[in-house]
Amino acid sequence: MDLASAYRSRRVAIVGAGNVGSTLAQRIAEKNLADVVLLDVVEGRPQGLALDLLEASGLVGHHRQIIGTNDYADTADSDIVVITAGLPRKPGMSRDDLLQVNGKIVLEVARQAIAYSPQARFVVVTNPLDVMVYLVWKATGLPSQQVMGMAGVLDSARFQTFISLELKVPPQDVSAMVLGGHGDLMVPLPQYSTVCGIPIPELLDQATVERLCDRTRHGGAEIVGLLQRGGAYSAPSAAIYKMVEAILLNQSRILPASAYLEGQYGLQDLYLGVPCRVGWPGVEEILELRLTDAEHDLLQRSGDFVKVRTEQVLQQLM
Ligand SMILES: NC(=O)C1=CN([C@@H]2O[C@H](COP(=O)(O)OP(=O)(O)OC[C@H]3O[C@@H](n4cnc5c(N)ncnc54)[C@H](O)[C@@H]3O)[C@@H](O)[C@H]2O)C=CC1
Ligand SMILES: O=C([O-])CC(=O)C(=O)O
Repeated sequence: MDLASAYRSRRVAIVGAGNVGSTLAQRIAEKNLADVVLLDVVEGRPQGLALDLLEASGLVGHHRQIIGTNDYADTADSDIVVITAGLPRKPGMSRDDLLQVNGKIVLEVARQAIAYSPQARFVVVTNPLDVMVYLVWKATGLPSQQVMGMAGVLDSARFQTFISLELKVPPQDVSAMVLGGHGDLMVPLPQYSTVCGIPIPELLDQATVERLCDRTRHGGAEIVGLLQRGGAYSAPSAAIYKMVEAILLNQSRILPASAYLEGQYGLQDLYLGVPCRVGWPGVEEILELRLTDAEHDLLQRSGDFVKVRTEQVLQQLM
């Protein structure tokens, strides 16, 4: 690495300047984490959002460059590319209903973005998440550790919130863990979810634990149903921020991420939510937790579901 690139500001490209992408841009700039390039197909939208964010910089006290663009050349040499481009679901739809339409979008986005940032780490957000991450990995040709998906951090944050509300304890005292695909078959893990180190099955009866797990599994749909137009973006952008920060600051944090499995948990050749060590290389390590037979079976079911859809879409789109 030459001196100029060693000292240049870190840059995050966010492709898709919608609700999630623009809220993420604001979080990154306001926390002074990195410069941001916001790209969208809609002309004027990323430029307008970037200018608006820039005009707040003196008020909130950051000094980050924020560029809004429709041209991938402006994303050149990004350290991280976050893909939030694509359609959100409508009430009554499942995330998988977006498979075809969003599959085409993320393939196009990944091919264009990698051409300008061949060393980048990719964090995929577009739904249906785990299948979209696989497509981005294929389209970029990057080592699998540099391509990951964000969902587990969000699902775990929802579980954390519901536990904190139920037990009337501050959320920061709660640590929660959710694995599996980002869909109705996700696998909340009560025995690995704790309040100050105490596993929640010690504090709540089984029916209550199951109710909180169920609310977590349908956490995205709950918000889609309430908003009626589009989905959640505040918690999702906070969750993406956490992953982007872990990479840029090389934090080696243990986070649930959609990562490429090569035999871990008995699963092969798919992206699925598992606990990972996340740092500058991307996914540095996948941790294999000891699961009960029931949890193991649920993870297999979730993995099988994602794998079938991944194979379908690969045949259709690649
Ligand atoms: N993984 C997760 O946990 C979460 C995933 N999502 C997903 O993220 C995606 C974005 O959600 P929102 O921001 O709420 O949607 P949105 O509709 O507000 O924004 C999407 C943006 O993508 C842009 N876009 C569409 N095609 C594009 C292309 N080819 N190139 C560049 N930009 C393009 C649109 O113009 C729009 O501005 C959805 O698929 C949603 O389901 C949302 C929340 C959480
Ligand atoms: O539910 C959706 O469509 C958006 C999403 O993935 C979430 O909020 O978990």
